Amino acid sequence: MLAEHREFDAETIKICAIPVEYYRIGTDPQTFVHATLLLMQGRDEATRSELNAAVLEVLSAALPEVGSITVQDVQMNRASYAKRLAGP
Ligand SMILES: O=C(O)C/C(=C\C=C(/O)C(=O)O)C(=O)O
Repeated sequence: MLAEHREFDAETIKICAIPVEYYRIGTDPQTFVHATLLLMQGRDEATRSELNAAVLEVLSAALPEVGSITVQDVQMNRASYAKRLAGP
């Protein structure tokens, strides 16, 4: 979904899932997914809200049994962002 979104260059998207061994949440069922969308700074709040909502929609559709699904965006500083790709 993000790969097709106008806001992104698909080649720059990285996705990971990190399981949490021990946790407790305040609502039942006791299962959760929290997504953090690391975004290069510069997008306005409406765009960030749209992206978070789109991720929430996809996760909700894929994981209907999960008790809590949340999405936050975190803006990265473009000026200090460092990147290295392997290859020629
Ligand atoms: O530097 C870039 O704009 C591309 C990039 C990451 C981009 C995002 O995270 C973004 O669009 O929010 C990269 O890692 O090369």
